[in-house]
Amino acid sequence: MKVSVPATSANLGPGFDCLGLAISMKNQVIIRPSKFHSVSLKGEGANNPALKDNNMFISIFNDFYHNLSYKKRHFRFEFQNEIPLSRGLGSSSAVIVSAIASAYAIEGIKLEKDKLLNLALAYESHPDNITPAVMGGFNVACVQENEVRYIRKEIPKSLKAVVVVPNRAISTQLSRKTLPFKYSKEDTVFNISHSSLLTAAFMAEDWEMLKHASYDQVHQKYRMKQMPELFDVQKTSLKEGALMSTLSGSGSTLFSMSYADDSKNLEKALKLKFPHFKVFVADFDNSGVRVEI
Ligand SMILES: Nc1ncnc2c1ncn2[C@@H]1O[C@H](COP(=O)(O)OP(=O)(O)OP(=O)(O)O)[C@@H](O)[C@H]1O
Ligand SMILES: N[C@@H](CCO)C(=O)O
Repeated sequence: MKVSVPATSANLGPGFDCLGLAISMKNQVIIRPSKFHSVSLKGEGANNPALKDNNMFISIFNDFYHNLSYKKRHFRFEFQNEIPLSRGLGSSSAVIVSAIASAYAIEGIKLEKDKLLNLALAYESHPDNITPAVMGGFNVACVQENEVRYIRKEIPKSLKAVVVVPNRAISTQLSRKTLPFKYSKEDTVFNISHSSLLTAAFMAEDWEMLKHASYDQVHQKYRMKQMPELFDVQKTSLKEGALMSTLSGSGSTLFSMSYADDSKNLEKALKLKFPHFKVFVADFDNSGVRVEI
């Protein structure tokens, strides 16, 4: 049985904790019944022994598997990870979503995507990464009485993600602690209006509007201060043809969206100016989690 989940970029500037989209880089796990428990890990995190001994995937998988099954079976877990850890590309959401989907799939129990999304909410309280991880595409989401309410939109092939991944990890939990406890009315109105305009721009496919709509006053400036070079990455991206350029999730990745025709030039300019960062072009993912029995 094989499960794969795409990377995600959350917030998209002003949409703190509510906007996100899926990018075509995936974490994949193959699970087979086995005489003994065993884990193999390739790709991102492969050099991190903690991921083998104390793997968040295995612990969430076990929570669900033991509830769903009376059998005591052992499994071999083969992970192939493309999503870098703690870089703002939704690595934790991918783990949560794939672990829950796998526990149901291995027991042959059908799990609707809406139910999977709401189960994942128990492990990540904000829905901006888990919604695109499950559904694919661009998503606007909020939580009401422990349920995610969302609207999704496919992202056309004529657009690409241009991603700059610094070599420094930023933990979401710690990064959230750098944010203010309270915001002024001006900052609140700024973000509500920009986030609304950004959502409308995605829905109307008015890509030229993204540049105006993607500004934020509530989280990026506080977080990017930890790595001031990110301000330069953002400025350079916008100057070199990005339609929008925002801190991805809680960082440290800078996510840009561009027309497919402009993406190679933007990638080249960013590679030239920031040779110490990983820069690449990726497609968007419109499928979300995939389960193959
Ligand atoms: N492939 C993986 N296998 C096991 N655990 C993982 C894996 N990827 C991430 N994790 C767990 O998730 C943590 C990273 O989560 P965190 O929310 O800080 O970052 P992120 O999800 O990459 O970023 P963001 O939420 O901003 O997009 C890691 O420290 C690790 O505990
Ligand atoms: N909305 C979340 C995304 C990271 O998980 C944050 O910015 O902290």
